[in-house]
Amino acid sequence: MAALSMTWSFSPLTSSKFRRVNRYPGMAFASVKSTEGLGNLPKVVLTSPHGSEAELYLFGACVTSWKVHSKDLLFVRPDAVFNGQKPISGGIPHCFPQFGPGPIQQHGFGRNMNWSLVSSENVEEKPIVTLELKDGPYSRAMWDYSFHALYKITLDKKTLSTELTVKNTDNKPFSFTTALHTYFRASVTGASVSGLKGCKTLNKVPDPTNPVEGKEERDLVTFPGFVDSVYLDAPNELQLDNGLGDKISIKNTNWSDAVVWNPHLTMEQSYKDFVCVENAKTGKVQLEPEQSWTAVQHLTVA
Ligand SMILES: O=P(O)(O)OC[C@H]1O[C@@H](O)[C@H](O)[C@@H](O)[C@@H]1O
Repeated sequence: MAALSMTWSFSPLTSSKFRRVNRYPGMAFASVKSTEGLGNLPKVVLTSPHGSEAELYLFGACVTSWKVHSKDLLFVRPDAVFNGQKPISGGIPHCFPQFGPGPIQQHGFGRNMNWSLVSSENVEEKPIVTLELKDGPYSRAMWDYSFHALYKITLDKKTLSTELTVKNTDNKPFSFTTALHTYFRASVTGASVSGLKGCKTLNKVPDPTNPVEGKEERDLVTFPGFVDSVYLDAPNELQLDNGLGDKISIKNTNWSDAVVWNPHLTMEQSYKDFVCVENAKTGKVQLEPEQSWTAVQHLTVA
């Protein structure tokens, strides 16, 4: 394993920094490159020797692009802003330390802060980056706890994996809820999610402040109109048919719940082009001092 630890810098990290034998003659090495994205925000580009590519912004630790065979499987809304002031609406935003509305800002501050790049590695031709977030005056003003979050992103040929670890670095316990609010590129009329049948649901339609309890009876969850539903104790693998010819497996470890969302006509400009299927932890994770919690997501396109 070639490992490279570094602090943030705009100088590109090129393949030459990885001292590995290239098992794919004629193809590029895995690389991790620091660059500038939209709004001059720091962006990191991961390239696999197999041709897949991912991009992420340090602002919000938001993965905004995941391309396999040059096809982007994630979606960034056309109304997304890249100004470091508002969350990036698209890709894989974090909801942390609160999923949805509540005592602090909607979906928490994790998507609204600058994360730091702590390391970059090349493991068996897989580019990997790890980002971190710690409490600061901005987070403390709304959630007065010391924490350390690490977010590891690994790109493989057809898989994008993320591992989130949250550690309580305070001297008192805290609890949080969280989610990866993944926007998948889709044709909403053809998209469906399987694997949710039998789950207990909390349907936020029609009243998001008063979700209705139910049970999913369908083999395929589709998007005929406004959809906003939490699936409790969801299985650890779901399948998304994006309606564009791709089947995506959404596997997880320790993300206990799932959320399915499409805003329909409330986002007239873009709702036809994406669906959100989110791995979530909607029940509170309670951490004592020094304790940590980890959850993993693997997105794999067939
Ligand atoms: O517009 P935001 O803050 O990114 O949230 C979008 C949606 O996120 C989903 O996860 C919620 O279930 C919805 O209720 C919410 O509307």
